[in-house]
Amino acid sequence: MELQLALDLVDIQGAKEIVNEVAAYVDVVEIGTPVIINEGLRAVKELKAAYPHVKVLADLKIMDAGGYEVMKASEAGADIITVLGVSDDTTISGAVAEARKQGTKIMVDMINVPDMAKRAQEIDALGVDYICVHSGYDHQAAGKNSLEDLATIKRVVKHAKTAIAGGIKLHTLPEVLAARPDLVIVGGGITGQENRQAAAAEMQRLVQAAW
Ligand SMILES: O=C(CO)[C@H](O)[C@H](O)COP(=O)(O)O
Repeated sequence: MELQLALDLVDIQGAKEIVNEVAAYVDVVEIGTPVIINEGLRAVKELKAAYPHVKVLADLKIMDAGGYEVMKASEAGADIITVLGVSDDTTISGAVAEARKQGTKIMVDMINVPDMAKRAQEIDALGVDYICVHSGYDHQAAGKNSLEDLATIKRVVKHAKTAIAGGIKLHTLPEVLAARPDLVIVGGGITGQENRQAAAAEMQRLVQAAW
């Protein structure tokens, strides 16, 4: 099981400062969608240049032109790129084909997918690397989490790794780990803490003990 740090509400400099503090405790650093909207793929490029040994995920949430956008993110230095599960199969297949060419990986974000079991099976058959259940900020504000969706995809997904994101904090991590995802994604649960290093270290300890 691995731990991914999501950096959403920062600029490039802020992202670097947080990575400096917690890089030793996480397996993947995500450049979040708001950062990419504000700063472009330059954020991925600069992070990768500053930390060449860190695995970087570009949270593009691709919805169309999968091949082209994966090519651009891969060229910027991303190791993993996200595509939306609600997008067309051709978009996902195009993303997977380009990622194979580039030596990068595809994570499908299942945010707002209506039939989780059916779509997860279809997406698994398209050869993606990760399938991620996700309660986005708007879902979190409505009190939702993705534990039930994680159980659903764990039941039907045969090839891809499973991941979970959305509002995970230190006190909710144990019940997430009990559902045994391959990857746990945490943003505010680390970046919003007074002592980010301590939060990341404790999360890493729990994640490593769980698998
Ligand atoms: O993709 C995202 C929002 O769309 C976030 O990166 C993801 O939800 C993780 O952050 P947090 O733990 O703060 O919810």
